[in-house]
Amino acid sequence: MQIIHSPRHLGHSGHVELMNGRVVPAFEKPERVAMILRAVGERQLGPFVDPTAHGLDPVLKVHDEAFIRFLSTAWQQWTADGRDFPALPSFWKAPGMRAIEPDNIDGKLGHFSFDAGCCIVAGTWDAVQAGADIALTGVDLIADGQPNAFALCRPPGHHAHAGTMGGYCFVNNAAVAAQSFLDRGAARVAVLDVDYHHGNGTQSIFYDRPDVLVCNIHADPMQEFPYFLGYADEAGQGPGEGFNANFPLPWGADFEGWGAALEAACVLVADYAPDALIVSLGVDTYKDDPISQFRLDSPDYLKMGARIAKLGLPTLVVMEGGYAVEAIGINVANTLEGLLQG
Ligand SMILES: NCCCNCCCCCC(O)(O)C(F)(F)F
Ligand SMILES: [Zn+2]
Repeated sequence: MQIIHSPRHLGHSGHVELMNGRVVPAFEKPERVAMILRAVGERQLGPFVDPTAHGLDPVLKVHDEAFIRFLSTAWQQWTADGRDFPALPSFWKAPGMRAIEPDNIDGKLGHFSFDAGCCIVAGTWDAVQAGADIALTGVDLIADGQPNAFALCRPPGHHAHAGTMGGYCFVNNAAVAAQSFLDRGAARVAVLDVDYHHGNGTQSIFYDRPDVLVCNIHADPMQEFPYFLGYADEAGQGPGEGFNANFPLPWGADFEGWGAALEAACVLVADYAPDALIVSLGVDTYKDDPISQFRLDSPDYLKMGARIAKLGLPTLVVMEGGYAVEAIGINVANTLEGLLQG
């Protein structure tokens, strides 16, 4: 399995987040990638591949131009008036206020975000562009005949909407990849999001479209971030009706419950018969994840990979979350190994 990654993710370092009302060092830390590289290298799961540059056109197929312009200039605007510390949004619009992009950078940060979990530093935009190129390089490899590939993206992407960042996400790598598969001739693409948190961005981007089936297995948003999307009754709208499926699970879910949801999601994917499958892989479902409440254990990821392999589809795995740094490598490697041996 080709493993695509780039050291440019390191530019997104030294960032913070607002957690429990306090500004703390971000849980989405650079060491996550080093641990994954070490584990997949030790298992010899595949050659490491550098991403090829794809420019912004494929990103602009999914994201709003004003949003991408904002992401590419936010740090310059933030530091223009002397602020040399990480940028965080602080002000958001309530329903009934106007969805206008202000001139003021604090106003822009709020206009283009839905939480204070998307911190921007000097190297963030470069890391985000590399992440999109990593996912797009994975599409190229599979479109050119590889059965699978692993896009080791950082920062993650599945919370990013067409015009909104949040939950550590800026550009939606999985959504950009799905659109690229379609542009390369696929008629249908399925996204299976197994991250602990609902992929609200991916759902919203394809919500009214039948050409991308989006399935999410995640913590019940009544209890857990992102709170305001990810409920079981969200089935798609208009032409997209029936092409979105959410499997929310309660805190404390272990592989017995989680695996049953995976089985149901895999049946939907098989019935949809896509030309390609994208797995938004977060391993924050792990029992010792510091910010999550599921109870999966490391051997469960082997079973997860094996079940996905049984679909027999060209599969692009796109890295999302997972914050138990000491175990993230084992759990990602187990998922990939299960996929390869399935
Ligand atoms: N008490 C709730 C705190 C929630 N804090 C933000 C959680 C962000 C999760 C990000 C992720 O893991 O879904 C991604 F894959 F995008 F990285
Ligand atoms: Zn997550």
